[in-house]
Amino acid sequence: MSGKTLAEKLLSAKSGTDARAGDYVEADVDVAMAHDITGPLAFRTFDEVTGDDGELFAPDRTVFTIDHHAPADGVQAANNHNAVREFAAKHGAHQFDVGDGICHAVLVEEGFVGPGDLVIGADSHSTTYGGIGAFGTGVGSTDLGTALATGELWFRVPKTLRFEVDGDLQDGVYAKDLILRFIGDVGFDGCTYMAAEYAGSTIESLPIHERLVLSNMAIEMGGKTGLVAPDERAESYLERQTGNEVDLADAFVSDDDADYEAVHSYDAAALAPQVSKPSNPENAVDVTEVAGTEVDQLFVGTCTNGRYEDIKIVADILAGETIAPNVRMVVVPASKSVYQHMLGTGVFQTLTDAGAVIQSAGCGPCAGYHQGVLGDGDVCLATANRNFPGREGSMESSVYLSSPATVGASALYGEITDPREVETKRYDDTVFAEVLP
Ligand SMILES: CC(C)[C@H](C(=O)O)[C@@H](O)C(=O)O
Ligand code: SF4
Repeated sequence: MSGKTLAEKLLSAKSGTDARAGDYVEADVDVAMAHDITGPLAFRTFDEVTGDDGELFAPDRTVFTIDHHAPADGVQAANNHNAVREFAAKHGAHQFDVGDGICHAVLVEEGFVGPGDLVIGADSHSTTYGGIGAFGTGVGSTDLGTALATGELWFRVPKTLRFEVDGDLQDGVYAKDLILRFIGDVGFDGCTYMAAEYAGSTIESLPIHERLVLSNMAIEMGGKTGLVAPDERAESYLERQTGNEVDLADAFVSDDDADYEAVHSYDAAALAPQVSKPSNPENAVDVTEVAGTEVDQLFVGTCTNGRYEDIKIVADILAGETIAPNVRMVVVPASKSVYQHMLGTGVFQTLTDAGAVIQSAGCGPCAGYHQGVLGDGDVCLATANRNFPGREGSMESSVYLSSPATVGASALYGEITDPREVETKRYDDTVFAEVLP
């Protein structure tokens, strides 16, 4: 019998079985998450399942965030926020409030998720946690509501698509460009109900914040999860975030003879910066193909690329410059600690001097709710993960997706610009840790 993929190993460990692709297993959940949109529905299911005296399977490993419509942009949102606060307080769960940040940023930064964990979130980008070696996956509110009570969930063990990348990325090329290319190559449904496994020397050399980008967008090709084998980087990242010693089980490496659905190989050095054209992330092209396209808005943020390192890359490009007169730039830090780091390191000042508007931490205009919604005919270049019709506002608007570096370079000229034309930097994980108070 062949060896196991990372996904098979993770689900074997969580189900106590010899899990193979196609098997159905009942697995133990380590961490469960819901936010201000999906939480209230999940709470209803939980109450139905458990009755009035229901208890969470593990209050200390249950996290609720208020991030999508935060601060409240209407009465309904405000009422949802109150429902989250009340349920969390009643059941003793962790709760993050307005301005604390996006669920996927908070769970990683606060050290809630770690290698080998099974993490379910009532949000499609819960695949993000694969960047740190956890089996992270999105579930519906009803499934989440039930799992909140039982701590268990049924899974069909996914097959695996492997993406192998070797060599050095060019200056100005980042994990975002890799994942846009992967999605472009396999298509928006090319990884449906499969695990994406990212491997090779290029991936191994990526800091955690870059790995999280790959995992975050696995869902944009249909992926059930998106995994990077946890290593010393994941270990030291977690030790920094939690203050606890972390000892990684080497069981979370895929076997050489594991059975993959397909293996896609890439030469990192050959990859140009990528841009996904409207209105699907799979429309990825080399930036040179769309360079010169005029934009109205630039958006830096989201659970994909709203981390400190992402925003700093943009600030480095804009330092001492001003954004082009025809554009507006909206920056939304992924978490409160990113926001505070931006204040503490001068990134905030640099960006506002350049003409950017900086909002409180959260999802911002990513899903078209508030804080920078697009109007008819508006064209936006965003560091986000989705560009479906109407995603950031009007059905008549359009969204292009790229890395923070491409957004930063484009801000200078008011049109999509190849980041290789400007000086770009690259950061490792410690840049965030170093400036901690
Ligand atoms: C609101 C929520 C259910 C949704 C998701 O699950 O993805 C949102 O986060 C998004 O990105 O569109
Ligand atoms: S930042 Fe965007 S993609 Fe991420 S959770 Fe929020 S709305 Fe969804």
